Amino acid sequence: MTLTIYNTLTRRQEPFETVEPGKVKMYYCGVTVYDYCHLGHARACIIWDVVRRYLQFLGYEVTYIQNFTDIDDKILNRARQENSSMEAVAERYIQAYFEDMTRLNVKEADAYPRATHTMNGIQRLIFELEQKGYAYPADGDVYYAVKQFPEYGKLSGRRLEDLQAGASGRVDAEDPEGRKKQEPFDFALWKAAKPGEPAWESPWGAGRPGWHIECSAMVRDRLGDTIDIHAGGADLIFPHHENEIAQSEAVTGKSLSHYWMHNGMVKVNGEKMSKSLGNFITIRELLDRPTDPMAVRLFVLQAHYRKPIDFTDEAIAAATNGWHTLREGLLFGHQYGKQLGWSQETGGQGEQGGQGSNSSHQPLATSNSPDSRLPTPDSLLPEVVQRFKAAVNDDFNFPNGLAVLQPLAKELAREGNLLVHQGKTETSPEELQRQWYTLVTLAEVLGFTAEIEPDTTTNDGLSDTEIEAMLEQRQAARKAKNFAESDRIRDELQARGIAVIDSRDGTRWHRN
Ligand SMILES: Nc1ncnc2c1ncn2[C@@H]1O[C@H](COP(=O)(O)OP(=O)(O)OP(=O)(O)O)[C@@H](O)[C@H]1O
Ligand SMILES: [Zn+2]
Repeated sequence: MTLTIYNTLTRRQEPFETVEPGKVKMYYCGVTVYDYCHLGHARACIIWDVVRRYLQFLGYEVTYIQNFTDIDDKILNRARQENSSMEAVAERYIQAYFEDMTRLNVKEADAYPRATHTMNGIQRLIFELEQKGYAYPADGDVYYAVKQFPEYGKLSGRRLEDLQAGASGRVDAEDPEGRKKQEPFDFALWKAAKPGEPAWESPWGAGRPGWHIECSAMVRDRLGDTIDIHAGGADLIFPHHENEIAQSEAVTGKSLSHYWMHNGMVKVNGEKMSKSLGNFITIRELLDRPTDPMAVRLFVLQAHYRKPIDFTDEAIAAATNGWHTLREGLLFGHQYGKQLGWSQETGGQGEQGGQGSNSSHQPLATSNSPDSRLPTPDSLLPEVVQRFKAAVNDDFNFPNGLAVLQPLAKELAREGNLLVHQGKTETSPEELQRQWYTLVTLAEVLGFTAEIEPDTTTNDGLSDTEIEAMLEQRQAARKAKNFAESDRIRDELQARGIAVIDSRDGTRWHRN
């Protein structure tokens, strides 16, 4: 049962083999910091967070680097609008990024290099490219000569002839860069300073780097010539990642990354959620509605990471319901552990326990590792762990991994309900303890954490099981044509923050 990964480069799912045994070097192309992050960025960050967590769970020592692009026209425009500086804008949105990601329980990367802090590495790469004949200066700019790199197009599957045909129509006299380029598909490594814009001294004159070279330099500085996993959104395959390969591999003569992984887009009515289209919702807007951050995580992880997903209010409501079930399971031990007589003596692995979880990195947010006040059993349920791994090892199939955890959570919630109403459970306390501990440990691999305090977004005070029971009573009343009673139940649910929706497919509900 080994991990296999779909590799964009080879267009195949391949067994995962690392350059160095037991170690993974991973780089994720992070955000351009000119505004608050939106749900699309959240999806990317959550997916790569969980990929990293899962690799750690398997026992790998993972070095995870995520960059901030802090030089960019969009940041400059924002600075101009606000009469501020590029540094101030970038700093503000980097801060906001950390706030948002903490709320979503995204673990901190091992380092967050920034373009502005990597100027030496960037210039060194451009210099080497020029020396080797892959780059040419033109009027204070420096361009990459795409034709010099015969493998150009290997990641995206695009052919130079097609690019030429596509690009030639767009290069005209109005495009100043176009006139400096030898070929229309050549791209800028360095751009000459424009009046009033931030600039750095360089052998080609004052200027600033192009976007693609930043990442090549940051990967090399932080992780070396060849890494294991290079990740990013599918929108970056071309030209960004194609260009990174062309730059890095031309200089080193080695493969830049063995595996290229890409997440699918969050879409709205079939179009990519993006700032430029204006069809976005920021993470903070969504969370302040309020939406439980863990429901956002569930919304993301319920879909396969490579597939596009549509953002709709309904989808978030469904994920919120799913999260409430999972949450009930995760809280089981905290709610009933004492009553079930889980003794302190059974403790085995301590607070941070968790089979295979050898991470030395602390999450940004508080972890939901089993509460240190509660005892932990000696082991997880091997059969459940086995099924979870078998699911996720198949190209990080998180939806299938979740499908292993959800029934376990449901079952614990049911047992909790029995305990409350009948004073006893069907399953033995020892077995329940192992089930709960297994659930909590595996849920944490997916980054789910349940607060022990009642969740502020659920002020109705009703558990899922109670809501379902009321809906059953309502159904019975309707069957008996006692509509006064069925309406009364619906109104009561409504008053307690639960929306009830009747449709031809049955009755659904969600918390408002
Ligand atoms: N709608 C989306 N769905 C999933 N991932 C996305 C989405 N938008 C951006 N990403 C990913 O988030 C990361 C940071 O992207 P970046 O800051 O370059 O945003 P962008 O694509 O320019 O978005 P925008 O145009 O909205 O600013 C990249 O890996 C990118 O692929
Ligand atoms: Zn990049």
